[in-house]
Amino acid sequence: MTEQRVKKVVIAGGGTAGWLAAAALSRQLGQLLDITLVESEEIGTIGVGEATIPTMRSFHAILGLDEREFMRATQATFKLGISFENWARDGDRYIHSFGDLGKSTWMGDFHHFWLAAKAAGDASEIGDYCLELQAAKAERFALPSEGEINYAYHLDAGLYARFLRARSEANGLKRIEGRIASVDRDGETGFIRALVLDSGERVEGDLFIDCTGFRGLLIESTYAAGYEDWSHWLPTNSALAVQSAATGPAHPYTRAIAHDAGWRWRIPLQHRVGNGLVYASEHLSDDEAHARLLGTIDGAPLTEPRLIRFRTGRRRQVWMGNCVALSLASGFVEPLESTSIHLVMTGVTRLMQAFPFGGVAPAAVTRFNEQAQAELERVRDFIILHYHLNERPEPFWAARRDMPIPDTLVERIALFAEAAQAYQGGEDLFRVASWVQVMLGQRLMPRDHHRLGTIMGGPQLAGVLAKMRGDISDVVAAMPTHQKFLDRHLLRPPRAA
Ligand SMILES: Cc1cc2nc3c(=O)[nH]c(=O)nc-3n(C[C@H](O)[C@H](O)[C@H](O)COP(=O)(O)OP(=O)(O)OC[C@H]3O[C@@H](n4cnc5c(N)ncnc54)[C@H](O)[C@@H]3O)c2cc1C
Repeated sequence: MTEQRVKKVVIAGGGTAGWLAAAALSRQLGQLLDITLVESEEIGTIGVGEATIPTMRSFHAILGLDEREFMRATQATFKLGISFENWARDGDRYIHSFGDLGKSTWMGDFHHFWLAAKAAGDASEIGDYCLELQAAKAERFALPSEGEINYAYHLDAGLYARFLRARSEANGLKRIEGRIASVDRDGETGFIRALVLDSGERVEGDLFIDCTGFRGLLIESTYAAGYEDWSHWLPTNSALAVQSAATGPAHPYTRAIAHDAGWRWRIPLQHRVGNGLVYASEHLSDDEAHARLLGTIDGAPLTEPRLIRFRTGRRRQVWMGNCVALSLASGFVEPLESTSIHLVMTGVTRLMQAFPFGGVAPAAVTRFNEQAQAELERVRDFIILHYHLNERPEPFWAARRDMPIPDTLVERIALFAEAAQAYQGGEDLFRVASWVQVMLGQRLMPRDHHRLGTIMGGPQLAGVLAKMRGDISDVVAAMPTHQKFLDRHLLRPPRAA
């Protein structure tokens, strides 16, 4: 065994990415590493990023977090999926839930049974066979004592960073407040030796994790990794975010509502609502966006709307030399499916699994970069799907419908359109049920399907489907409302209805 050459880890940046990396590394590898985080309160964080996906629960298990403690500290609510409104057409609504659809078999997924029944005149919807979707629709939630419900959270990003910071510091992590002014690199290897702060202080390390946000202070300004631009597929480049007072019970889902030049989000927390308008500046001015955002929020605004510019794409390499970039520093795909925090978690997990104790090995770096690229490209395709399959009349949407899309997505859409085939590939985050819910929700009705449903025979199939629907509605009917459950779960006095 070679000596441990990488011992000092320096995390640059203390947004959600920096503190998640800090919390995970300090808990899992804190005994072997000496970890420091540098952040600048003066620069601040992006302050958005409040909707998540269920993988957060497994990551929290790695961090050893107690759910109630986490939810209380971050004003979190439960999330069962995303309600997509006005996407394929104005007036449409579908929920992309985190649940499975019906019961699948080795030969084919459940939706083939549903399509067979539909062809024979059944009027049920695919969502009738999904517990999470039905619970979301009914504004209900519970953690069943038997069986499972797949869920995520909405959380306050600022409080979450604070919560993770306390954990990391308790695990022995050292935090330094200060602005990174320059980066000192080894003339021979190009490796980073130290971050030099405004104060002149040098923060030396063996491995540096770039969590400095869009600016990518280490990976781009220092290593010039390069950026692959995806804005020809995803041309939204601006977001205005504002927090508003809660006006009623919290929904157990995020809302994503399309408008003529993008979409807007609504994320319900316990103490407030997060709102944002995402748009393509070529199709909507900042002033119009500002007026539109404020015109569509329900409660009184609690903050001034904040403008965030972004460019969709990926850093060509996320690990270069002794620098690994995470989150916004590594690339960005708009938050339509709440994937960014998840990608921080998978990046940190991969880093912990392949941690270069004996020194940075080129093969490990190549693999890390390939995995990060494949993962982000699959997420990108899923997001493009929502935009591409639309029947809206506005120029922004017509252009999305007519644009050439990545070959990988062309194949997916063709498979589903021709024979209702959907799949989850190796690097895919999204499961078959996700692809099916969104493709159907965006009005892509397959021309054909597998005949396994037909083998069963019409009356038997109808009976099985009716039983599934009945079982799900019975479970949902027995659930409390999301707000009631939340209040009880967090042991707070119930809110007035
Ligand atoms: C509009 C929008 C909506 C989003 N919504 C979601 C969502 O719903 N769900 C989701 O999962 N993700 C979402 N994201 C992504 C999410 O916000 C980010 O993944 C997450 O906040 C992590 O950001 P970060 O830590 O990489 O960067 P930041 O929050 O920008 O943090 C950067 C850190 O680096 C520090 N820093 C920078 N330069 C220096 C310097 N010179 N010296 C010292 N420190 C420095 C800053 O002080 C800060 O601490 C959204 C993103 C955008 C743009």
